[in-house]
Amino acid sequence: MINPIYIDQKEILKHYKKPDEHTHKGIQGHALIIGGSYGKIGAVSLSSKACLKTGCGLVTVFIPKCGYTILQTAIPEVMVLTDIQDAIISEITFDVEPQAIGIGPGLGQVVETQNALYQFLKTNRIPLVIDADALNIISKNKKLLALLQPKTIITPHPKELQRLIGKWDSEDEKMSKAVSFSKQYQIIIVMKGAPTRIIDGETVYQNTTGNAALATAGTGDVLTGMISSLLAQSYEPISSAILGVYLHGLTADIALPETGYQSFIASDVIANIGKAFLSLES
Ligand SMILES: NC(=O)C1=CN([C@@H]2O[C@H](COP(=O)(O)OP(=O)(O)OC[C@H]3O[C@@H](n4cnc5c(N)ncnc54)[C@H](O)[C@@H]3O)[C@@H](O)[C@H]2O)[C@@H](O)CC1
Ligand SMILES: Nc1ncnc2c1ncn2[C@@H]1O[C@H](COP(=O)(O)OP(=O)(O)O)[C@@H](O)[C@H]1O
Ligand SMILES: [Mg+2]
Repeated sequence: MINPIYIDQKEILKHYKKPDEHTHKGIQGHALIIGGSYGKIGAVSLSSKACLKTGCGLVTVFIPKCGYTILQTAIPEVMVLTDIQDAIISEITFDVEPQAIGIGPGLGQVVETQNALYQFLKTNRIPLVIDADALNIISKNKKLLALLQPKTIITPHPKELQRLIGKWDSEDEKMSKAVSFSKQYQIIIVMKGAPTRIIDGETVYQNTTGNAALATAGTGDVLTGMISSLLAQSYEPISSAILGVYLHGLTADIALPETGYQSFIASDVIANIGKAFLSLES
């Protein structure tokens, strides 16, 4: 197996940029989170709130109409654009100019949404994080992989990874398949798990934060929002992935003494992002 670079505080400080005291929301980055379907608007709520709490100046979501009131009530700081359809996303159009897009949480995989993703990927040139059902749609339509721009970040959990690259018989085989896949499509793979590894061609990073408290619904959706936020703030794609994964894990390490493993939920990741950032300054 390729020797990984460990993502610890020392490595993180090579990537982390302190905020400029003269910054304002107009230059602090605008991220767009695209996702949601009937019954899974919560995934976009979590993702977009995490995105804001990771320092992005502006966050817009693009969701089916049924999520409009939910989103505006749950997170008044987030702006909302809606699809023409009520329960699913069928056509992705937006009149904002984000610096980064996160797509997939709660998206669903119906044919109309598959087509919408295809049309979107054909023309999109904005730095992109792809997660969850957007990855599952790509797995069902592998020709979509050719549409991805270099340095696109994908964030599969093990099952999503298997759908993309096929089964493996050992950790070594999984790694070599992931490295080949990353090289073939020039994409960054955030291989979520315990531990999470990040593959950028031949370079492998291994996270050192996080614990089993993260094994709960929505923590991956939160990670997508965090990485999209950093990407929108002009971090390089690889730095966005590294810093996002590290801070995400750190929130669980910080919260554990209070929540224990059992009562930690995805909202606790979001609630502890501030403390995770502060620990980089100490
Ligand atoms: N509140 C919400 O609205 C939520 C919406 N979600 C959305 O629901 C959709 C489906 O996502 P799911 O990930 O639940 O469904 P998937 O079918 O993609 O993945 C679930 C399968 O993957 C396996 N799996 C997951 N993590 C694994 C690991 N670490 N090791 C081995 N196997 C693992 C599970 O055992 C299960 O078989 C996505 O769009 C997702 O964003 C979920 O994120 C949950 C929360
Ligand atoms: N046992 C564990 N130890 C450390 N991290 C974990 C563990 N289980 C899950 N995680 C992390 O939690 C997140 C789960 O993401 P995902 O499966 O996509 O959740 P969801 O789709 O419900 O949002 C990933 O970042 C993963 O690395
Ligand atoms: Mg997920």
